[in-house]
Amino acid sequence: MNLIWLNPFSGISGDMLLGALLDLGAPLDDIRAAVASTGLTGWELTAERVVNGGIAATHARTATTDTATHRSAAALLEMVSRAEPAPVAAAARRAVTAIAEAEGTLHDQDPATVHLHEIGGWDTVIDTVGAAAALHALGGPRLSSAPPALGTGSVRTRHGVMPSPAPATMALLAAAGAPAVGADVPFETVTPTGAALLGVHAERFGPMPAMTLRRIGYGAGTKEFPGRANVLPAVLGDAPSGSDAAHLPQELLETNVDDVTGEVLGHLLGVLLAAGAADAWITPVVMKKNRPAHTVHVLADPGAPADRLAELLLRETGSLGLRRSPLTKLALPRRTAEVDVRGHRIRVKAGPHGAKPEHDDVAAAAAALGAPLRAVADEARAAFHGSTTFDAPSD
Ligand SMILES: O=C([S-])c1cc(C(=O)S)c[n+]([C@@H]2O[C@H](COP(=O)(O)O)[C@@H](O)[C@H]2O)c1
Ligand code: NI
Repeated sequence: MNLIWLNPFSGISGDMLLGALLDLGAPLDDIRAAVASTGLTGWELTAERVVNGGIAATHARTATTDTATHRSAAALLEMVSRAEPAPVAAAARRAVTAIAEAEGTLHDQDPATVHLHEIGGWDTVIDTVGAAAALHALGGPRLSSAPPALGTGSVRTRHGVMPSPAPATMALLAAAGAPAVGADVPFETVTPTGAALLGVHAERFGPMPAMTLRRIGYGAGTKEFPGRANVLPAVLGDAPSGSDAAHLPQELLETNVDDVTGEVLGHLLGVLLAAGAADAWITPVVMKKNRPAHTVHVLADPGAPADRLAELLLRETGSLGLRRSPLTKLALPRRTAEVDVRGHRIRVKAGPHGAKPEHDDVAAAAAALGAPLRAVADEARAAFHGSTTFDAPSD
């Protein structure tokens, strides 16, 4: 089972995601062991069967003896970095880093030293490490999600009364390029931790990919909303039979332009990718009236994301029209891990046909070590495969 799809129609928080993954079969002991490996003390994580809005679900209850009213992001990072196994620590670190960067922006402070209040509680360690450990225990399935539903109203925080969606939640969703929808619910439905976990673990946002549904789970929220189940549905399943590949619905947007400069086209690619395009590229063509021109191609998740990118494409090129074609993207299963190469962390993405170290990480490590790029890449691959020796780079 290599796919998970979430449907945060009533939002998502750390404990809702934990509850949903427990409900899908992630062993509670594995989650507890990962949290314990951080060295955190004075905490408890239990899984309770509840019925919320008529739906039987698992409520992940976290309790700590934490009395701090605020904590530095650095302290949280240090704690989650100790988690075992390494990929769990890496994912938790990415979630805490995203929270710190959002808070740093919001409070105009250095993310490294920004103080977190409610989010700075040790339960954030349990949420971020626990969610990563649960996904690891489920075999590292590729996770996608429907756009999370954002309630309204306000929340009381140590900053005072904040709007819902909370500023941190909106900052995190924006940073992740995650589409969201509004929910007519006068409550906070998506918490900053929930938004951070979506940003780290969701490879894409959109409708459920083609998959055979094997397990259905529900993670319960703490609150009961009148007339709405406050649960997070999660589906664990297999990519269509015959291959491990997932067949993901996508849209291809294209337009031909013969009056747009290279500067604008170069700028346009960056704008499209920053706006969440799955990919974007430009091909030279000769079009009507034998004019040299360019075709701009954009791969988008269907629906609202594609609409938004279409609008951007027309706005930036001035083109009066574009073509939209439904596609099916065949995506092989992949997983990302982090390895250590002489004290430098390098992400490695692996698929069925090999593993590839992240070039930017390799380049940074090579520069710091004064070592050949290929040698560092080979060391990263060797570390990923657990071997202690690796081929010397061919001249
Ligand atoms: O702790 C901090 S700094 C904090 C900031 C913000 C901002 O939007 S800024 C909001 N909150 C609220 O605290 C609770 C807990 O969030 P979790 O992600 O830890 O579940 C939630 O209501 C946030 O909106 C805290
Ligand atoms: Ni704060």
